[in-house]
Amino acid sequence: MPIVLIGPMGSGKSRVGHRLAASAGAPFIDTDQRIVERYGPIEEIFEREGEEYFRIIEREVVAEALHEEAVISLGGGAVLHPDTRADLADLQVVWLRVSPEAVAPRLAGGNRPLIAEGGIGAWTAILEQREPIYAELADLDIDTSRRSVARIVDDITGRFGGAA
Ligand SMILES: Nc1ncnc2c1ncn2[C@@H]1O[C@H](COP(=O)(O)OP(=O)(O)OP(=O)(O)O)[C@@H](O)[C@H]1O
Ligand SMILES: O=C(O)C1=C[C@@H](O)[C@@H](O)[C@H](O)C1
Ligand SMILES: [Mg+2]
Repeated sequence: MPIVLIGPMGSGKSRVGHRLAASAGAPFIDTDQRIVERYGPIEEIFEREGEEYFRIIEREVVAEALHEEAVISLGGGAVLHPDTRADLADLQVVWLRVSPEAVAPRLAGGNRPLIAEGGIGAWTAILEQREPIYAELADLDIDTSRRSVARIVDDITGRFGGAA
């Protein structure tokens, strides 16, 4: 069964997912990366077509990915789609948490359209809206603020046995 990583921007979904997949000998899918491969840079999609269109193509990519036996890192807002929430109910879902203080330096230099202007204030406001959704979906939650990627990978394999 797939292991799916959810959580806010900068929580480590891409980096942890990559390492977890390597250690489990499983394929790794980053849905943001798939969107970029198929449709171009995310900030350009937001700019050209808007967030609503982005959520439609994101759902298509996520629905396809969730059928694969893999470690899957979702975009931070993928859980906003009700069909994705329904799909996740049957899968192994890990919520990577992070404090605003710990995430601030991790966000430096990124191209994240939803926080391009509002910075850490916007990040915090978005998290407040989404936290109940992450909490409802998660089978395991890990605070990554002061935890190494290797330990986080161990936490996840300890809970799910490592195989995707
Ligand atoms: N546990 C950790 N400790 C310290 N730094 C970390 C940790 N996990 C990730 N990072 C760093 O934080 C930054 C963001 O990580 P990453 O891209 O994996 O986050 P993400 O959740 O995929 O974000 P996004 O939703 O924007 O794709 C990267 O520079 C990464 O190296
Ligand atoms: O939190 C979000 O809504 C987003 C997070 C990123 O992973 C990307 O999917 C995109 O920048 C939107
Ligand atoms: Mg990512």
